[in-house]
Parts: sequence; C-alpha cells; structure tokens
Amino acid sequence: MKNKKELRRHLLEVRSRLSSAYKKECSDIICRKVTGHPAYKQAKTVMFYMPVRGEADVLPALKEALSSGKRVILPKTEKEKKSIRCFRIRGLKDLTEGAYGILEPDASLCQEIVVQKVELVIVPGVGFDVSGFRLGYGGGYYDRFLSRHPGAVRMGVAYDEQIVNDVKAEPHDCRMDWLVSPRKILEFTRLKIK
Ligand SMILES: Nc1nc2c(c(=O)[nH]1)N(C=O)[C@@H](CNc1ccc(C(=O)N[C@@H](CCC(=O)O)C(=O)O)cc1)CN2
Ligand SMILES: Nc1ncnc2c1ncn2[C@@H]1O[C@H](COP(=O)(O)OP(=O)(O)OP(=O)(O)O)[C@@H](O)[C@H]1O
Repeated sequence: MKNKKELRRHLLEVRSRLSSAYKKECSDIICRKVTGHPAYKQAKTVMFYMPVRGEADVLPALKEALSSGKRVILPKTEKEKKSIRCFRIRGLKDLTEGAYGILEPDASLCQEIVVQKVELVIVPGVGFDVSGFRLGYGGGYYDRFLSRHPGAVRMGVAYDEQIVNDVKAEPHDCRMDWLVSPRKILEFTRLKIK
C-alpha cells in the first residue's frame, strides 16, 4: 500500500517515462474530447492551466476557446498565500513566467475576474482515481480554490496512466465532476452545495 507521498512520486515517475510523441497524441485526443463536451460548449468562461512537466497539453483546447470567443481564464499562483487568483487572457502574449516556472497571466496586462464567473475549470493533476478524486503536487492550491467555488464544473484531464483505483483522498481533497482521458470519460455525482 502506497501512501499519498509515495503514490505522488510513483505517478510522477510513470508520467516522466511517457514519450513525447505518446503524450502529444494523448493530449490531442483529450483536447478534442474537452472541446466536444457539453460542459465546455455551454460554458462562456473557462479556466485552463498552462501545462508543465509533461502534464496533458491542453493548449490546443485553450486556443480553440480563445478563437471561438470564450472568456479564457488562467490561474496566477500566489505562493505566499498558497492561493490562486484568476485572470482573463486575450492571447498567449499576455503570459509571463510565475511561481514554479509556470506561465501565468501578467497582472499588469490582464483583468482579474471574480471567480464566480468561472463556469468550467479544466483541472491538471499528478493523478486521479476512479471516484473522481485528485492528487496534485502537494500545495493544496486547487483544493483550496475549488472548495471556495463549488458552483464551477470541474473537469480533470489526464493520461490513462495517471488514473488509479485510489489516490487516498483526505476530507479536504476535491472531487471532479468529470474526468477525461484518451480512453475514458467518467462522470461523478457530487452533492451540490447551494
Ligand atoms: N500547470 C499547472 N498549473 C498550476 C498547477 C498545476 O498543478 N499545474 N497548480 C496546482 O496546484 C497550481 C500551482 N501549484 C503548484 C504547487 C506545487 C508545485 C511544485 O512544483 N512543487 C514542488 C515542491 C516545491 C515546494 O514544496 O516548494 C515539487 O513538486 O517538487 C508546482 C505547482 C496552479 N497552477
Ligand atoms: N480547502 C483547504 N483548506 C485549507 N487547507 C487545505 C485545503 N485543501 C488542502 N489544504 C492543505 O494543503 C496541503 C496539501 O494538500 P494536498 O496534498 O491534498 O495537495 P494537492 O491536491 O496534492 O496539491 P495541488 O492542489 O497544489 O496540486 C495539505 O496540508 C492540506 O491540509
């Protein structure tokens, strides 16, 4: 039995062994599934992430969202507060390198938006389990963010190799509404607060 830390290390190791060609092929399938999904089609305001370290590359979907006129939101990581702020980007030129080397909205160029406006959040992860729980890098950023915004639809995206039976979720760990991988689209029912 692996604990959370061991599982995180294991899943990062598994991901690091996937070839670039395989990851690209999988990412393209994931993007097509996201942009074809009713939750995406209905949403006018979608929060993406800027992929790092071999995470599923959602840039094709982000670009589709920009060109189809959706409001595209990206997180800005506030390391001191361990929190995420949301900014709208108009194009990839609005980005600058932020905490952990992740590209994020340049606050001097972008408008901060009230998070309640975000209808759909595309959520990255180190791993997900078949019940919709997520394992991240261990900062608790998305858990804190999503727990404050129960109204947004949460769509985890991952390679099939990142999906396991059990990520040892704790009470604070957030659950997805959808999990999209090249082979699967899983839906989870959650008790909607409010
Ligand atoms: N692409 C992407 N953007 C994202 C996240 C993510 O998981 N992926 N986040 C999701 O939360 C937030 C940033 N959170 C992060 C938290 C920790 C680390 C990280 O590299 N942690 C180190 C430990 C370093 C430390 O403890 O200071 C590590 O894993 O080695 C990266 C991002 C917001 N933006
Ligand atoms: N809603 C919350 N409120 C307060 N603290 C939280 C909340 N969610 C998580 N935390 C704290 O954050 C820390 C990291 O949590 P966890 O290991 O679940 O992160 P993670 O989901 O892997 O990381 P990330 O979301 O940054 O990718 C834990 O110590 C936890 O207590």
